[in-house]
Amino acid sequence: MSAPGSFGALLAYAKPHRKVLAASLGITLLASASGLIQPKFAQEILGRLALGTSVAGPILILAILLVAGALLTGLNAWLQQRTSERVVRQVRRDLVFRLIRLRVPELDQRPPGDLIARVTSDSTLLKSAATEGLIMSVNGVLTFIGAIVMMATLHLGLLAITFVVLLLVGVVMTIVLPRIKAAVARAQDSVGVIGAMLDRTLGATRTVKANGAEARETAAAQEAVEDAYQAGLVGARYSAIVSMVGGASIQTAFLVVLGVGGVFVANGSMAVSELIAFLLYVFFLASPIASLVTGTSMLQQGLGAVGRIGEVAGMPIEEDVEAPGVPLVAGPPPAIELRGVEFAYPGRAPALNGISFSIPGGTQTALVGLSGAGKTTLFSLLQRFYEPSAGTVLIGGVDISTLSRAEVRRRIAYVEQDAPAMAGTIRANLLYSAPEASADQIAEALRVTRLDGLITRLADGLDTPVGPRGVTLSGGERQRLAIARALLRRPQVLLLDEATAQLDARNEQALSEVVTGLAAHCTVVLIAHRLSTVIEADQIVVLEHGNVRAVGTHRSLVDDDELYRELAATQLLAAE
Ligand SMILES: Nc1ncnc2c1ncn2[C@@H]1O[C@H](COP(=O)(O)OP(=O)(O)OP(=O)(O)O)[C@@H](O)[C@H]1O
Repeated sequence: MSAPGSFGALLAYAKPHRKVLAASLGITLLASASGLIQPKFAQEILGRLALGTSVAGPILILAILLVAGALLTGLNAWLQQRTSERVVRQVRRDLVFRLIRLRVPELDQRPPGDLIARVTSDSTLLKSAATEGLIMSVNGVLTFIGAIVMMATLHLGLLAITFVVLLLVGVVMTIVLPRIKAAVARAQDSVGVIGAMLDRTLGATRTVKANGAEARETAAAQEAVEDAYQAGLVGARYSAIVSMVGGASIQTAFLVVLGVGGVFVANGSMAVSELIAFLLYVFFLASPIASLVTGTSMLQQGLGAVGRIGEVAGMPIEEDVEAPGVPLVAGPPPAIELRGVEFAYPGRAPALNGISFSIPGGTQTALVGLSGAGKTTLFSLLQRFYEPSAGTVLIGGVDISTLSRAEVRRRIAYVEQDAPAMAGTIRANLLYSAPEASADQIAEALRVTRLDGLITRLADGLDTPVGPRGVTLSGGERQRLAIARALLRRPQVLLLDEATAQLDARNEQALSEVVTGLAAHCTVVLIAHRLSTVIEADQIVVLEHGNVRAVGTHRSLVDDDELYRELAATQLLAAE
C-alpha cells in the first residue's frame, strides 16, 4: 500500500476510473492537438494569401476543428466532473465504513470532530485532484512536448531561446509545489481542529453556558479558524507565484523570440509566416503551462488531503463485527469467568491487576468498589472493546478472544454509565437493539421500566423525538429508556453500569425487582453504587485498585470486609 499523502495513494483513488480517465485524457489530447495544428493552418493561410491561391479549404478545416474542439471540451468537462464526484463518493463511503468500525482504543484517543472533517472537508479537496488535476497535468506535459516538437520543425535556434526562458518555470515549480502541499495539509489539520472544538462545545452546551465560557470557546475555535486562514494564504501565495512566473515567462519568451526572429527575418534566413507560426506556438505554450501549473497545484492540494484521509485507512478497525441479520444467541444464561485478567490503558498504570472470579449463569452479581477501581473497565473487556494484556475472559466456558466480536456482543446487552439515548424517536431508540420487536414486546418493556406513563403523556407517544443525545428526556427517563432497550434485546448476559443511579426511590425499587427477576433468563452483572440493587444480588464482588478484594453476599461482606462495610455505611451504598 502507498504511504498516506504519497502520489501513489492519490493514484489509487483514481485507479478504478482509469478507463474513463484515459478516455478523457484522449479527448483532452485531441482538443489540444487540434489547437496545436491551428498555427500550422494559420501559416498555410498566410502563405496562400501571399501566393494569391484559394484559402477556402484551410478555413473550412479550421472552422470544423473549432466546433469539434468545443464539443469535445464540453463532453470532457462532464466526464471529468462525474468521475470527480464518483471518487469523492467512494472515499466518503470508505471513510464512513471505517470510522464506524474503528476500535474503541482508537476512538477514545481521537476527537470526533476531526474524524468528521476528513469525511466532509478533506474528501472534497480530493475531488478535483484525483481526476481534473491528474488529467490537466498529463495533458499539460504531453501538449507541451507536442508544441516543442512543432516548434522544432520551424526553427531550432528560436526553440533553444524559448527553452531557456521556460526553464525558469520548471525551477520555480519544483521549489514551490511541495510547499503548496504542506500548506494545504496544515489548513486541513486546522479545519479538523475547528471540527473537534465545535464538537466539544456543542456536545456540552449547558456546561459552556453555565460557566459563561462562550468567549473562551469562541476564541479557541477562532484560533483554529485563523490558522486555517493563514495556511490558506500561504498556499494562495505560492499558487500566485507559480501563475505569475508561468505567465511572465511566456511573455518574455514571446518578446525575445520576436526580437531574435525579427533579425532572422530581416537577414532573410526566415520567412515572416514561419516567424508568425512560431510566435503562435509560443503563445500556444501558455495553455499547457497553465494546465501544468493548475493541474500540479490541484494535485498538491489533493496530496495534502490524501494524507489525512489515508491516516484513517491506517487506523485499525474491528473487522469481525459484521453480522447482518444474525439473531441473538439463544440458550441458557452462561456463566462468566475471569482468570488472571490484567489490563492497562495506553500510558496509564494498570487498571486491572490479574483479576479472577466466577459468575454462575443465571445469577445476579454486583460489582462494587471506590471510583476508579476498574468496574467499567471490566465491562469493556467483557464486550471486547479492549483486550486484556494477560489472562482470559470466558463466557459460557468459551474464551471470548476466540470468538468474533460480533458473537460476543450478540450475547450481551449493555446499559452504559451515562445511558445515552440516540437522536431520533423513542421508538427508534427502543428498536435499536431489537429491530424485530413486536408492539407487545415494546409495551412490556415500557411497562417494566415504568416508561408507559410518560409515553401516554406525550402527544406523539413513541414517535416523540428525544433530541441530540436524548436531551429532551430527564436523566431518569433516559436511563429507563436505555434499560428498556437492553431488555428488548433479550440477552444472555445483561451488563448494567450504575443503571439505577438516576432513578427515584420508587422507580429504583421497581427496576431492582425487574432486574432480579431477569436473572432467571440471563446472567446479570451490575455495577452498583446503591444498596438496594446490591442487597438482592446473589454475589457481590468488591474491587479495589484493580484487584478483587472480597467476594460474598451482602450479609457475609458486611461481617467480613472492612471496605464493603464502609461503603455500605456511606453514601456509596445508601442507607440500609
Ligand atoms: N478510556 C480510558 N483511557 C484511559 N484510562 C481510562 C479510561 N477509562 C478509564 N480509565 C482509567 O482506568 C481506571 C479504572 O476506571 P474505571 O472506569 O474502570 O473505574 P470504575 O471503577 O468504573 O469507576 P467509577 O465507579 O467512577 O465509574 C481509572 O483510573 C480511570 O481513570
